[in-house]
Amino acid sequence: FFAKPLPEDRVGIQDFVLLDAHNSETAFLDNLKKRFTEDLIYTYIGTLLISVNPYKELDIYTKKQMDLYMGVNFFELPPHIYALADNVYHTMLSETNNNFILISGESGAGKTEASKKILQYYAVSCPSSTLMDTVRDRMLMSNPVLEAFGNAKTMKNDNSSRFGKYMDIQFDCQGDAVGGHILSYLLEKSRVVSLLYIHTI
Ligand SMILES: Nc1ncnc2c1ncn2[C@@H]1O[C@H](COP(=O)(O)OP(=O)(O)OP(=O)(O)O)[C@@H](O)[C@H]1O
Repeated sequence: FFAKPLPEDRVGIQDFVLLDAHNSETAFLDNLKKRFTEDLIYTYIGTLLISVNPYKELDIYTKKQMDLYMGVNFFELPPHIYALADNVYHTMLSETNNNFILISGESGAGKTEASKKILQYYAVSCPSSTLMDTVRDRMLMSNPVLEAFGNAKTMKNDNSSRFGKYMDIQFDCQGDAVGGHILSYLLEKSRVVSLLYIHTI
């Protein structure tokens, strides 16, 4: 007699809070691996989102997916960067308070791509006005220029940011975007690349 495997056996658990062996690193990694094998790159730890770089295009960033996550309770749908972006936006509006998303990870982990997905989500989901369109276009379209000057190919990432970016989007009380900033910071020496200077006699 073989019991029919539960879907969880195949796709893992979508929130680490629900993992039985919650203090086992092996169980943690095993769960991530199971999900990654099924192209499920996002997993929650409560309200924290873990993302594993798929290094391939996944069909999860479509307009249809964005519509699906708009205004939906955080835990109602499978983990997604859109759920996080949406939740932060609505928390900001309901609490009338500043909110932030901190993206952290090693080089090549997918931080820059994640920040772009968030901006794209806001560009589609936030109320639209001419001003909003201008803010959205400037935030999104300045990226290639910043990357042209500020990114370089490294051993770990073909398009590695050589500086950190602090982005803020300002919303009015209706939730319309009215402005934004992109500031560079964390220009650490370890992030600067230069050609090796070879001494010749
Ligand atoms: N969600 C994703 N879907 C598909 N490919 C991705 C995704 N995230 C990252 N990648 C791929 O991985 C590459 C590296 O990602 P990214 O530049 O975002 O890393 P990073 O964490 O910002 O690295 P660094 O700290 O070196 O700047 C991208 O150029 C892209 O090819």
